[in-house]
Amino acid sequence: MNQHIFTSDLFGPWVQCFKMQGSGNDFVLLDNRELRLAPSEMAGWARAVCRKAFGMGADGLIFLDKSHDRADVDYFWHFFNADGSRAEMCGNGSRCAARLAFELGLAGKEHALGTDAGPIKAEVFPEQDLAKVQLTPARDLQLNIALTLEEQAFNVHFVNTGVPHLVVFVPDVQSVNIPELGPRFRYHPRFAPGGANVNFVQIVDSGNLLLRTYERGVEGETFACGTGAAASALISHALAHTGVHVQVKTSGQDLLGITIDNDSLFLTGKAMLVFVANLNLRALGLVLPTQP
Ligand SMILES: N[C@@H](CCC[C@H](N)C(=O)O)C(=O)O
Repeated sequence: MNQHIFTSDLFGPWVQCFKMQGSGNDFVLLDNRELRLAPSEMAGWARAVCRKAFGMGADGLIFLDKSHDRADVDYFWHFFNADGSRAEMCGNGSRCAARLAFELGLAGKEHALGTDAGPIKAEVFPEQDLAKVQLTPARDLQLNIALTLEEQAFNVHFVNTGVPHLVVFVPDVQSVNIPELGPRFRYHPRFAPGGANVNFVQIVDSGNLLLRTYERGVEGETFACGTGAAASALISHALAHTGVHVQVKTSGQDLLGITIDNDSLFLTGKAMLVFVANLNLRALGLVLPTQP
């Protein structure tokens, strides 16, 4: 039996996990090099572990895995939203993964993480509790899309910064009714079948944005969304509202730094290990995989 997976007569088996947060976007991380779950088993684990009250509660579950001999990355991940949907990428999650990979000795301070969206270059600054990632090149940029929601006209923008994002500029982000508006944009037929994350953005000045994000797969507002912050800064820059360096204040009141350097997009912010814990699989209705 592995040192991080052990059985207790009373409750077990238990699996060690790491609870992290990147600017308030919270994740549970598991080391799948030891656990060896098959990808087909992971969605169920995400739903059980991320469930509030019954599980640990989190926006997503991340499995760190071997690089499987890929020369371009140091390790690979499997990222799942709280509802069990697999996402190609997560900006804040990748910063947390990079920090943990460094702390576990899986990779150096500068390394590359393999995601479904492509390799992500990461740099960890442990003394400042910061991690920086270079996102995949932005694609599918569409500015000024006219959308009608129940006879109300909106001008929205779209870009994929690893995952799909809608950006809606508003005069006062605090007054947006996100529980009502978020799902209506997220499920708009124009973005079917996958839908999109929805970012409501208030421009403060040429270097600062306020952002609230309704996230796909969490199906609610999160305290921060990294790829959403990058999408907002990129579109704001394309519309000449802001420059190439932008500070984005998210609902959790943390700052995410975005730098646009030609086709490269960088995301910097806090990545903190909150606690290390042991998950009781019996309580979660989960079982250990049958090891090959
Ligand atoms: N919070 C993440 C994005 C996670 C994936 C997203 N919910 C989706 O399914 O598209 C971030 O920090 O980028």
